[in-house]
Amino acid sequence: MNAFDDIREDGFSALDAALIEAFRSIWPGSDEAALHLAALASWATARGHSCFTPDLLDDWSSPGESTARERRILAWHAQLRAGDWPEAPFIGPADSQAPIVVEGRRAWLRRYWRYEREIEAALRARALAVAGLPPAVDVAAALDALLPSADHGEIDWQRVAAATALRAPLTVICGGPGTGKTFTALRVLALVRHFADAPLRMALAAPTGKAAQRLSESVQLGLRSLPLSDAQRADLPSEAMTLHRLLGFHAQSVQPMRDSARPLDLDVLVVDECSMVDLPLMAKLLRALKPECRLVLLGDPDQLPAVENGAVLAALAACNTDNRFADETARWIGQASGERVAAGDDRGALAERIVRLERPRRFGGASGIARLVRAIRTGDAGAVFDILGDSADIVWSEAPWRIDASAVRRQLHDSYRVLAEAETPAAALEALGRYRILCALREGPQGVSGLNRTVANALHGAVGEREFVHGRPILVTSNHHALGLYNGDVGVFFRERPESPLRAWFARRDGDVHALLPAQLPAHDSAYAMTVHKAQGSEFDTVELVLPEQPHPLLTREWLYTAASRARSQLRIHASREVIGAALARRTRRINGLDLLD
Ligand SMILES: Nc1ncnc2c1ncn2[C@@H]1O[C@H](COP(=O)(O)OP(=O)(O)OP(=O)(O)O)[C@@H](O)[C@H]1O
Repeated sequence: MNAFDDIREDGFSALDAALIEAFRSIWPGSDEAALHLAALASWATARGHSCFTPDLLDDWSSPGESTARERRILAWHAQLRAGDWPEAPFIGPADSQAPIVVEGRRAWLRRYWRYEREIEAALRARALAVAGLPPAVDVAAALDALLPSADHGEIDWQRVAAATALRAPLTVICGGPGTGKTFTALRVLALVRHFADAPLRMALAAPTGKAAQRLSESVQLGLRSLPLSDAQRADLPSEAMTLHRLLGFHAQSVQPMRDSARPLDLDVLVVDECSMVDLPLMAKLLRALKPECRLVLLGDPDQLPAVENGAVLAALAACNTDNRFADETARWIGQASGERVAAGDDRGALAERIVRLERPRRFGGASGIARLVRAIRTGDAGAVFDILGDSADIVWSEAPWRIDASAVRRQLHDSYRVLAEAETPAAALEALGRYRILCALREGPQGVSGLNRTVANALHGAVGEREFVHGRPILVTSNHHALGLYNGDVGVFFRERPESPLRAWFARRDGDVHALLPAQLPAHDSAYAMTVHKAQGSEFDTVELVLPEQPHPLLTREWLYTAASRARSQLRIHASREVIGAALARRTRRINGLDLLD
């Protein structure tokens, strides 16, 4: 066995092992406990954390303690838990050149330490910068026109958010599904334009193609309801793009064209679905903005964080969870919006930039889905089970979901037949938003691969999941910049006429559709069933939520919250009480080293 193998046998990935091998060859004879810590820093980042802390050892699945090496590992872990960091030339404080940075109880790969410091500094500079502030009385008049107070006797946080956005080139608008984040952002754009002397360069962006498409649709609908003239409306953006396109990432490059040397020529940028923006992308986005460009971040911090690394939105939202402000800010908000917000809480400049929207606007107050999503967010199991058992828009079945049951086959047929029976490819693409099976895992009987295979067979006979069949929905699983297709884009195979070739159709951001021959397609899977991670940023009229039959570490409160909030009109959930209870009790943990409070 060589040294590489022993690290792999300790439970590390090939990537962790490669890092350790590099350290061993640069610093021969290094302390094994120190190499183990370096491997842990790499292991933590692969799990979405930005750094390692000894608390994460609770998640370590120990290979055992039967061999001398395993017992040594357990002894190293005890040492780490006691705060005793091993020493080596590759471990050092921030101001050293060491590739592993240790500070307090945290250890980072230096790259992530750098991203975090860069993000902190950029966000803080934005929070502290003063934007040319119009008189409060003028803001009040403009707000009354754009966002008239509903006067429900409660604070209208949309008005607070819109007024707050005028104060500095950073605003974070957080809120659950349908709480009016996009609606508010559009008013922010109109408000900023109102106080500018000339048209502004404004852009809308989101981390995935699907989220950008939804943002475009929502903004286009919202623009119509804005009390503005056609000329004023024309000054506002109506098309969103992916952050990758905005920043100018090329096919294989991790560095975008836009950076601090070649910043984006923008006065205002709204970024939606920020919970899905990972640490490197957030750092690159902030780098590419001029200091004076107003950045408005929208998102739901209770959703699953980015698959990759970091949870910047959640860290920001944690700076102000209760919508309280420092005295001076609260006074200004009162003058500019008429809303009397709680004062006396000076938690630093960044906390002042964050507003949480509380009222669901999309669903009526009676919507079971909206109440369920709120109960999941607070982890209130009693309320969750009450709502699951007694809501017109939710069907809860404790029995496992079996595709071979004839009722399920019939219902699948009804739900997916519309794709094949649509009159045009555009209509088929539109129908994709009506129904989707969502699940947690890739493998296993309730996993996405198996479900896709059995649904394809149930619908199309034994043609196999990979066959090109008319009406089959597909999910792109890799980025293809030249074709404008991105990981997560969903399309459908469609033959316009019996004699036409079968092509894969996708919706373009401009509302048009485009078609590719099957041979042109980048890597893709069926999309009858998708994981909740892949469905983030999308919504469906009906969601068939299929959970595994046993509790699983991936099933967390945040997962369940994200899953349930994908449903617009009906949620059908197939899971035992035990599996739901276990998911509510488990949290998605993301350790970060962001220090955002003053
Ligand atoms: N103040 C308001 N008055 C009337 N309608 C509103 C208001 N705020 C939001 N809405 C409506 O509520 C719906 C949801 O709003 P919006 O899409 O802005 O929410 P969101 O938080 O961005 O949603 P998502 O979580 O899906 O991104 C939209 O139809 C919007 O027009």
